[in-house]
Amino acid sequence: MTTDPILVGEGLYHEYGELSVLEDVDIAVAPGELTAIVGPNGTGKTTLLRILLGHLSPTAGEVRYTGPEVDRPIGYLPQQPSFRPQFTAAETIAFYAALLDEPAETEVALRRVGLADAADRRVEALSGGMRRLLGIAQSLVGEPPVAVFDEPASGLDPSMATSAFETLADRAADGTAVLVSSHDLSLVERFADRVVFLNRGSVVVSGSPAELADATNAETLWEVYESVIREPAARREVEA
Ligand SMILES: Nc1ncnc2c1ncn2[C@@H]1O[C@H](COP(=O)(O)OP(=O)(O)OP(=O)(O)O)[C@@H](O)[C@H]1O
Repeated sequence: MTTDPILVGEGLYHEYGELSVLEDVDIAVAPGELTAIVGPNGTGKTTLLRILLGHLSPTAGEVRYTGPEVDRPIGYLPQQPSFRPQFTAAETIAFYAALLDEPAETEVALRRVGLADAADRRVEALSGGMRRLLGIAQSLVGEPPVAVFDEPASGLDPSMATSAFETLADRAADGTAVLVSSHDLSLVERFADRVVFLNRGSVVVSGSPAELADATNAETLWEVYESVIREPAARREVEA
């Protein structure tokens, strides 16, 4: 890692009642990097993000944010963001800026995600993909030092999904610590500086896409996924 991490989770465990979801997870997110969490459905990615955000307390372990004391240390795009349907896109951004006492730079915020032309359209009249882009714009209001995105490309067409990741990579290049969960391995491979593979609540391997490919003798991130997640699952099924 080139710079010191700004957000660290150490020895994280989480249980929902009887269900153990995270087990001894360590994760560190550094400014200037796009870190991606990858793993099958139900493996604990959202739970881990919510713990890092402070929305959920871990059963054990700790989270440390060591960045500047600002009104909004961490921006967040939840999996299902909810907006006021009658607000326009511009009013939505202005609303979040007002919460932070920030000037409403709605044009910059919307242009960043390719929604400048939709500034005056009501949220209820935006497509699902456009709402997702508005969600990305919303999470970056106030320029938080850490920005966390739960499946930012979900529901976006290939071109919009790529633009969304380009926006996140641009933020990382500007010094933001960007943390993303995603099922899109090709976008992760293309844009992530570090990838954390989470499986059944534990980190199975992490590193840059190139390091991971080297370590597992793989050519692509998909082959890494096959080797660290799919093949062990198939072996477990055979053994069961
Ligand atoms: N509030 C909750 N109460 C009980 N169980 C929960 C709760 N939230 C999540 N779970 C369970 O915890 C496990 C991990 O869920 P989580 O949403 O963290 O996974 P995920 O990796 O983000 O999944 P996906 O890729 O499908 O979004 C799942 O078995 C899920 O059913």
